[in-house]
Amino acid sequence: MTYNELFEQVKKKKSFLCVGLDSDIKKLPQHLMGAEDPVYEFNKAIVDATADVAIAYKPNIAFYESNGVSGWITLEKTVKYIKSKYPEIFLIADAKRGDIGNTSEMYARAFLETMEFDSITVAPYMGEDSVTPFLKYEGKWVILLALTSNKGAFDFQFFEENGVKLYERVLRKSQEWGNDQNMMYVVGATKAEMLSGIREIVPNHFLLVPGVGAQGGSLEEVAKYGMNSHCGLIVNSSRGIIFADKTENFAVRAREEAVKLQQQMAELLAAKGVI
Ligand SMILES: O=c1ccn([C@@H]2O[C@H](COP(=O)(O)O)[C@@H](O)[C@H]2O)c(=O)[nH]1
Repeated sequence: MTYNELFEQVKKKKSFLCVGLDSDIKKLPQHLMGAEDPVYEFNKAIVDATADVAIAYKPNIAFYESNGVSGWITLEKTVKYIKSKYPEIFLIADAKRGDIGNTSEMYARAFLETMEFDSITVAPYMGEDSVTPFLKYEGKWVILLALTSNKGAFDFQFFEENGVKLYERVLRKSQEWGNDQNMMYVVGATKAEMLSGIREIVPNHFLLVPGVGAQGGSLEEVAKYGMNSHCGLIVNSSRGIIFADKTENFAVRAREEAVKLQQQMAELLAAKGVI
């Protein structure tokens, strides 16, 4: 998917919402547990209930691989379902991979070729040769971890040398490997105030912003500091949407939460003159 196709979707749906499919089998509504593949049934219902207000879905791979072989099958079926029924949707494999070059090549093949994800989250710690194999796929995206939403982000990411913080170094150095047409960055919504500084380094890139909803990040703050003229944001909420309700009404409640966010997003896009 191209930058422009993504932006067209933002404008059409007046949304920059990503729904996180962190479909923990232990948290599914009880009535689904008799199904042959409960997580798949859950995902389909969530996707069908939210696809008109979401521009992206982000299955976090941990919630699938934790179920073993059957989890990988569920993941593959979910990807195929979304790709066939909603081809305009941007699909993110939240896998946080990255290894020596030939191993990264296999991760890239797994998620960007064998499974048809549009993008994959990658950890930058091992440097250039661990990231560039993911950039060899035309039309696919690397989403590099820059400033994460968790408390532990303060352990390393703010480490400063010559006035440059480590996450800023990641943003600067990685632009030697990719560009705003094939690379995005993860920036946590819980650190929204850092977004204006980040925009000075990467004015045009899309940013994947997790941390609204269950982690308490503010959508307004994210838009205030991080939105650019092409929106430039994909804001994720997982638990706040998919586990809003654990009864037979779960998909309706998930839709309500997604629509609530989309309506706020439409207002923010309009206020910034993006739409
Ligand atoms: O910095 C990061 C990077 C990734 N994540 C992931 O996003 C979702 C957030 O889920 P919520 O339920 O909306 O909190 C989850 O998959 C994380 O692994 C992140 O939160 N922060």
